[in-house]
Amino acid sequence: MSDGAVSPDTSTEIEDPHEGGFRAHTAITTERGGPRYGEFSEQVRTLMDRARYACPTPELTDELIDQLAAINDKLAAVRIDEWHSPAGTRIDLPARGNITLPPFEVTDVNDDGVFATVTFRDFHLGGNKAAHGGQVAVAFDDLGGYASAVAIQGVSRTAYLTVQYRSITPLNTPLQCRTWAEKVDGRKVFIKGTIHDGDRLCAEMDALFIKLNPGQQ
Ligand SMILES: CCCCCCCCCCCCCCCC(=O)SCCNC(=O)CCNC(=O)[C@H](O)C(C)(C)COP(=O)(O)OP(=O)(O)OC[C@H]1O[C@@H](n2cnc3c(N)ncnc32)[C@H](O)[C@@H]1OP(=O)(O)O
Repeated sequence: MSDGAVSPDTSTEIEDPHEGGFRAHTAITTERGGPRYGEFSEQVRTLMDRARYACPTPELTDELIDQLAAINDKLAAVRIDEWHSPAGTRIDLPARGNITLPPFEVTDVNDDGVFATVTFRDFHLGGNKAAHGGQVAVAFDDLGGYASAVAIQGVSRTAYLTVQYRSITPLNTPLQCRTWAEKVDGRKVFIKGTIHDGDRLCAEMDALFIKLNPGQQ
């Protein structure tokens, strides 16, 4: 590790071993990355938003490459395994601190499913101000996986996921997402989902998640 680099937190590695699937049990934290990790995630998202719409001069591109390379070197020095990175385990942050997901906030989990507010950003642009269809599927996959986890109190993987795009999914607009388990049949968890902009249905999901066997990858 380079001088001055912060030691990554691997303190939970012993008590939270990874045994196939995603993890043996849900590793959650509100501390990894420090109290300002959410601001860091937001800066990364803003970087992607700005980059998506920027047309830098060649000189500015040169300058940005140097600055970004310096930042990437700093991040490389504190690389850690997926099970212990803040991204994906910080349950206090939008999308559990995972900057690769469209940011969402889970507002309720009850017998009717998982309710979340999801906001597609500039960097999720598909075209003409609409969210990219693949990004809509990403949101459904993660929040569908969440509903599956709640239904079976365990880990599952997506076997199939289909999306019906009913109307334009707007960017930079808090949207209401609901995912729920329609049926559990052995290891098969049939998940449905909707994304609404107010009263308007943007997209619907129909998915099958399979509960992983112990140790299954
Ligand atoms: C606790 C609360 C806190 C929650 C707070 C944290 C929340 C945290 C949320 C994280 C949410 C992340 C969500 C990301 C989820 C991914 O993105 S996973 C990544 C994408 N998916 C994959 O990579 C999966 C790749 N495929 C595979 O690994 C395997 O095909 C599978 C899906 C595991 C199934 O294989 P398998 O275990 O060998 O199962 P197999 O015996 O073939 O099939 C079992 C049954 O399912 C059926 N089946 C399998 N595949 C299909 C299919 N494609 N179509 C129809 N039927 C099928 C079979 O016919 C069989 O049916 P039955 O004969 O039992 O009736």
